[in-house]
Amino acid sequence: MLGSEAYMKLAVSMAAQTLGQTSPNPSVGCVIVKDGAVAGMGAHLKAGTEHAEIHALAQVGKNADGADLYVTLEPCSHYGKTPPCAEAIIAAGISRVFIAVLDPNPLVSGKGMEILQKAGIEVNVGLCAEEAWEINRMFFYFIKHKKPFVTVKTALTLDGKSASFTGDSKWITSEEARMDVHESRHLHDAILTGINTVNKDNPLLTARLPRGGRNPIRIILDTSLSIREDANVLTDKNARTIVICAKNASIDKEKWISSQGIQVKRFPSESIHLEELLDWLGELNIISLYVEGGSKIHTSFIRGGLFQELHCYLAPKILGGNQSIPFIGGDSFERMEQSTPIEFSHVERIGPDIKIIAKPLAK
Ligand SMILES: Nc1c(/N=C/[C@H](O)[C@H](O)[C@H](O)COP(=O)(O)O)[nH]c(=O)[nH]c1=O
Ligand SMILES: Nc1c(N[C@@H]2O[C@H](COP(=O)(O)O)[C@@H](O)[C@H]2O)[nH]c(=O)[nH]c1=O
Ligand SMILES: [Zn+2]
Repeated sequence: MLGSEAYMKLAVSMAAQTLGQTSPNPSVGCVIVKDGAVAGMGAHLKAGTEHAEIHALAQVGKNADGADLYVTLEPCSHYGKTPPCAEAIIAAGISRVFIAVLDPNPLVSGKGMEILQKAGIEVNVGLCAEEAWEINRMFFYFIKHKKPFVTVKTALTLDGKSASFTGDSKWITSEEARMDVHESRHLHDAILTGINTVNKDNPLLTARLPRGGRNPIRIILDTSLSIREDANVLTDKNARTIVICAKNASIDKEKWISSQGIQVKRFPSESIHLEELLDWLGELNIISLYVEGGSKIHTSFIRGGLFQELHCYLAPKILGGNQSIPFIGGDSFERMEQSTPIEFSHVERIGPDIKIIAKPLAK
């Protein structure tokens, strides 16, 4: 007999595996247990399709009476694209429901639990809450702030350089570490880079995983529309691409880019204000943004405190050189206390490299 925790861990593993493909919905896993045996299990697979609970209940059918249901997110109680899961759980005769985390979506938050309790169902909240929260942390952030969860990603030599003074950066990190980056690209709705990186590296910014992968929307910051007309991101049609420019960018260049089927978003200010950009991306229902730099972009996001996670890949190389490109540029501070405080939340080896995940700390 697997204990309750083990059943929730099974549900969590299904949510973890479907992360990315359910966006802009959260990823959810559900397991139904009857007489000590798993009688149904399911995950939400794609926004607009059946929720995890509905898939699991469909497998149990008439046999759900008196069964226990484990779900990683509070069952929904609203009529979205699918009928409310809370009602379906009651109708099926489930007797106990274990919920990992409540849904912060104002449409649902606490209501699903209340409906279940009112129907006499015993509800337990908090089993595997940490893991369940971590899985949908980007969705929860978006629901609360209505703008994308920002992950800044950088690849550096041990002494913090992201390129040589000529701009050469191929390669700093290993094949395995770069594959991990593609996994992150798959998990984010959009990827952002600056015109310097586009003109220097001509990147594809696609998620090229052995199993395929979801190509994020490409957001190119190009204040004056100096992008080359033959840039991969304009010509390869591999992903939706949006070029962001500012007030004084050439109208003709904007017209030409638009004629290539690429969206151009012009901000009325002299420069692109990142807070406004993030709000605008939130209006497009983009729940997560992967910021791949380069140095100027990284400086704006980090110094602006506009990030929720930092992924730093450190390579066993030392470049040195005062003219080499650092991770962060910008003004030089007099005192160490003016530095940006972060906390290391995860460190792991990836091949010869080290991956550090850090989160911002309030100053
Ligand atoms: N130079 C390195 C990186 N360089 C990251 C730059 O954004 C570079 O333009 C893109 O990785 C190229 O994108 P694409 O592969 O064409 O989609 N990133 C890394 O993780 N390690 C490195 O060594
Ligand atoms: N994916 C998921 C839930 N997602 C919740 O429902 C909202 C989406 O509703 P809809 O547009 O109808 O798909 C989403 O914002 C989130 O609050 N709820 C659940 O009970 N189980 C699921 O598997
Ligand atoms: Zn639901």
